[in-house]
Amino acid sequence: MHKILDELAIKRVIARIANEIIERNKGLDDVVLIGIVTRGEFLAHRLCEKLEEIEGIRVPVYNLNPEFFRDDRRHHEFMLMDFMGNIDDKRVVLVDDVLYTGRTVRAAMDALMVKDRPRSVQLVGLVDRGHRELPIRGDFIGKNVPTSQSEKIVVRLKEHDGEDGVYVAEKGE
Ligand SMILES: O=P(O)(O)OC[C@H]1O[C@H](OP(=O)(O)OP(=O)(O)O)[C@H](O)[C@@H]1O
Ligand SMILES: O=c1cc[nH]c(=O)[nH]1
Repeated sequence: MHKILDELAIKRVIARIANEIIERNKGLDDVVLIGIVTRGEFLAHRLCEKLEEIEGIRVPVYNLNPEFFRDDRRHHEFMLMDFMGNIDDKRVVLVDDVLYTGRTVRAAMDALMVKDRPRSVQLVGLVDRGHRELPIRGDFIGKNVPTSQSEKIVVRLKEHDGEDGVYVAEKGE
């Protein structure tokens, strides 16, 4: 397993992406962050803190578990949409740690559309490892990491794993 992003690198990525979100949306009007569980949730909260530090505005952050909407995991008969607010006409920024086949993001978008009608949906990925099976691309990417199918990306975040680090490992590791 080798490290490709350390704590400082992750911090810089969050700062850069926060700035990119502000630039793309010309501020933070109607911006809502939605973190895909598990680690996307923590990244969304970190982005929220950074956005507030830069703009002095605290945007809403919600969590989404799109398991139920995954076409390949229909046996998971549950859905956890921890939505406190309405996202009708909002600029939704979806946040995930790893972008891979795109199936999780597709499921997340389905979940959003079932609930409300956002004005736009933008996508943040801490790592894009390629191998997309659907026409989905990230708008804000921390690091593009070409991988082979025999590898996996391991993301560790302090809030969940006790340390900050992103690693490339062999699937069996
Ligand atoms: O593009 P995809 O092929 O859908 O893969 C990417 C997703 O896979 C991982 O989640 P996982 O299902 O392992 O859940 P976890 O984040 O709770 O560990 C990762 O956190 C992304 O959400
Ligand atoms: O390599 C991968 C693929 C999906 N999700 C991960 O966390 N790592």
